[in-house]
Amino acid sequence: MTPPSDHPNIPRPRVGVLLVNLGTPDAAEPAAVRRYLAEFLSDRRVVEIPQIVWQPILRGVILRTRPKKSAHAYKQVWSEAGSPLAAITRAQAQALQGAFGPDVIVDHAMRYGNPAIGERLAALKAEGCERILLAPLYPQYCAATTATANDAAFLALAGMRWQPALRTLPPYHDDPAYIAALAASVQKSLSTLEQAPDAILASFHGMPARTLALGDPYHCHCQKTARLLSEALGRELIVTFQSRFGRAKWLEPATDTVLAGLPARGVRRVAIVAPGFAADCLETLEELAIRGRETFLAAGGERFDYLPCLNDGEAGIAMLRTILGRELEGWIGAA
Ligand SMILES: C=CC1=C(C)c2cc3[nH]c(cc4nc(cc5[nH]c(cc1n2)c(C)c5CCC(=O)O)C(CCC(=O)O)=C4C)c(C)c3C=C
Ligand SMILES: [Fe+2]
Ligand SMILES: [Fe+2]
Repeated sequence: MTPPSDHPNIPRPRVGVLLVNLGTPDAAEPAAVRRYLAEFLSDRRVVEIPQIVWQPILRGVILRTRPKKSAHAYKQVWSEAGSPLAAITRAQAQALQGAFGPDVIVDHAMRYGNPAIGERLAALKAEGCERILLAPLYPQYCAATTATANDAAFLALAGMRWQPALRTLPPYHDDPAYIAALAASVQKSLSTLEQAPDAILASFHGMPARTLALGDPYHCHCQKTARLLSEALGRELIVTFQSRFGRAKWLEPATDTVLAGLPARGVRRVAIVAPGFAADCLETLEELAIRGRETFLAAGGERFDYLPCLNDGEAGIAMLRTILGRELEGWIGAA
């Protein structure tokens, strides 16, 4: 008997890919930033303090002060296309659509804010995607990023009568295609500099230190990425953790502390790369490229270069095509 999907009148089920990143405010204004932070910082995967203790601090202190400060930071990196994270993730989805061709529908979503994961999963299903690869674009697994993106997707599926089949992208922190793309991108950026840097920092987003003891592999994944990238580049990298939040102890060493201390150790020229970010965003363009530069120069450094993320560049898109294509095995022909 002919399978139903081969019947000329029944359209063939399609395959969807949903790229997911963290999310960003809709505007660089305090009200929009407040909405975004309220959703983000209420996620129990992100702030692991009992809600009865945390919500009064969040509502009573943080959401009264931080939105204004953060909106000012966002304004410095905002472009006509909007937030860099939103614009680049959109461009990545478009470029990947071109790389995959018509066999696959590529879309994108954000864990917080817009476009929401549930909304885009429903849209893919409505377009006939009965099989969807959910791809949280975090190379290093962390419960606060990868797991919460997966949670949101499965929660959306919980409300569907006819669910699509869902695969999730595993972490790719040590994938040879990822390391090769990073190395190529770093080499390319370094080749444009007049002089080689004395030191290169690999700055990853920080996490509370206790998550390491609780069994989150994030710290180990960051260290492995840095070791493999260092081997591929044939030079040493200084691993640091950025974006400290709150009073608890976070993973160390802190990027800003290291940048401030390097000139005294004889490092006059520094380059910094952020291998854990699939796309440039507030944390790289403002915290590293603007404030990190100020910190290093104020401490006596002479030259600071920020090396961009893989973004929608050729190396990054080819890498995503390879690792996502592998996960689609059996769903599309000749992945
Ligand atoms: C408890 C607080 C936070 C944890 C834990 C955390 C983990 C974490 N975040 C990223 C990636 C990104 N974070 C971004 C922004 C951002 N992060 C926090 C706090 C925590 N992050 C805040 C409050 C903000 C918002 C900006 C601010 O007010 O400072 C972003 C950029 C978003 C953008 O709009 O550009 C990314 C990306 C990772 C990978 C991670 C854990 C590994
Ligand atoms: Fe963050
Ligand atoms: Fe930050």
